[in-house]
Amino acid sequence: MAPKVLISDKLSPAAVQIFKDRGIDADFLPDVGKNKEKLLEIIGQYDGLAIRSATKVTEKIIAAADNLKVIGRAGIGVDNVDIPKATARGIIVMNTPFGNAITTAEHAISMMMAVARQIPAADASTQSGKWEKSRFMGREITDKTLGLVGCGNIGSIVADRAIGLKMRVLAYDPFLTPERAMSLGVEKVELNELLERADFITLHTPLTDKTRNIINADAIAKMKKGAYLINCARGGLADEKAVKAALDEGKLGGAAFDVFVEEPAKENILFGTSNFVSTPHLGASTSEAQENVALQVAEQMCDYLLHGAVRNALNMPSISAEEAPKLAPFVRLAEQLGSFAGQLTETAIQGVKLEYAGAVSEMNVQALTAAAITGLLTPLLQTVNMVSAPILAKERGVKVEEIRREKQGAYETYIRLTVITERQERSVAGTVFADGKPRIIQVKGINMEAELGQHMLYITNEDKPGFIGHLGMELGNNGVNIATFNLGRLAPGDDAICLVEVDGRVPEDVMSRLEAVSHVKQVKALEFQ
Ligand SMILES: NC(=O)C1=CN([C@@H]2O[C@H](COP(=O)(O)OP(=O)(O)OC[C@H]3O[C@@H](n4cnc5c(N)ncnc54)[C@H](O)[C@@H]3O)[C@@H](O)[C@H]2O)C=CC1
Ligand SMILES: O=C(O)CCC(=O)C(=O)O
Repeated sequence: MAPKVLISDKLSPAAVQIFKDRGIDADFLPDVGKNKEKLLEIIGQYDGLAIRSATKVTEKIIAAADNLKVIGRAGIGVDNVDIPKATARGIIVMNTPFGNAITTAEHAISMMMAVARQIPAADASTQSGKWEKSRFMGREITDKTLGLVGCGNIGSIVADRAIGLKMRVLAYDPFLTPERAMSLGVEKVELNELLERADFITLHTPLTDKTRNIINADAIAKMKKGAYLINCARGGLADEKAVKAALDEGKLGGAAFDVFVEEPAKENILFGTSNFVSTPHLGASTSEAQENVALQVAEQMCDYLLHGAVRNALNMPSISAEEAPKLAPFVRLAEQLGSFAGQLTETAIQGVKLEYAGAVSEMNVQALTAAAITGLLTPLLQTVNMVSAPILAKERGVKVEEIRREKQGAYETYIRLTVITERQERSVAGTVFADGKPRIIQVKGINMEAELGQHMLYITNEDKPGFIGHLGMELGNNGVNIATFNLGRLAPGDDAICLVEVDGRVPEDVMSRLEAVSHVKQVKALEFQ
């Protein structure tokens, strides 16, 4: 059945066409995002949810989203999505980090110009029949200093445009390298220096615990008298009350906000303040940007739902469309190794070591590790997938170690997974053959070559004559058909392992009889999907 996607915000219709062209059923219900009850009622039907900012993907919505695999944000900010809850349910959250960056940077520059020349107030006055030439004295921006708080995608485009307008640009961004600052032509400074030197300050960070109220009364006190503040990033970066007070007393020459603490901002303490300019979160609202983000999000969601390719996810390593088919058999192998070890582990797991040898070490091992942990935790937890597995392992204190090495031994490439518990370390290794099927090649240091079927018996035994005959007879006498039979041993007469694929689940009473077969040390039934 084709995957189903709900578009619950006003996305460009181009997105609907892409879903349709790629064989995905897309319901375009742009008002549902604002209707929490309706969204809650229908979300369970969908594999994908495409949104802008109106839809709030809360814990409650996620709990009701029984089939949801991906949330695609046509835009940058994902503060309307509960990412930890989505991750815990194995739902990928992706955005389109570049599609609306130019448009938003242009909006910030427009807002700077608008506030510097009081254009909105001058426009209202002129159109009301007044001709107040002396009331609207503006400021020139040439040779003025612009301070960027945040110099990522949007901040750096703003810097480029501002330099083109002959401004000097300072940037405060702890993650900006000196080399990048130099190549952008901006001067990297600390926040206090930026506040003291800038004539115009523009905010371009996400809203985090560190950036909330980054522009508060203390910060404003450090600014030049008559400085201007622009916020086209997120409401809450500036303390609205402090900005209002600073505008009223003339400490700030003007402020221009596209974003507010409460949105939609039908009322706000700043409204009506002299030289305050506002727009209703229009930063990304150009036809070009909306077309870009809608196309990008639809393509990304289709790639994931149809081929498992992951781009621009915030809670999962990327897997390109080209590598997805090559990676797929190794994802399967990693998951099988994890599942094998997970089903044999009966005490708390302290750590997992993953060794990637040969060609597989050049692949996207982060994704393979996520698959291995998925397999490992599946026998222990109800729902776990490649998105939620790493976080679930971390929450449970399972230390994950990845080692990449050159080819060693007989196999061109292999993955070895070692589970560390309080009592022991158990390792299992596997490879992918030319037929694309995973094989187990070593268990606890014992070599073998076994394909894993749906129903398997894992038997440890003494390598003694008669064992195979007795085991086969016991299975046959109890109506259990053997599909494949694989043996391995450390040395003649030493410890041995037997992996048997059987055509169905082995009943409990038969398991007890198998345990009683001579030379059998342990029998365990393993299930694989
Ligand atoms: N008004 C609108 O319609 C739109 C608003 N936005 C918002 O614009 C903001 C920036 O977006 P992008 O540039 O794409 O993000 P980005 O992730 O590319 O850049 C953010 C920058 O902020 C920096 N940063 C993080 N913490 C910081 C801190 N404590 N102090 C200073 N810098 C810090 C980061 O190092 C990074 O360079 C986001 O909040 C985004 O949601 C984005 C698009 C449209
Ligand atoms: O979709 C929108 O209009 C808002 C864009 C935005 O804020 C973002 O991309 O972070």
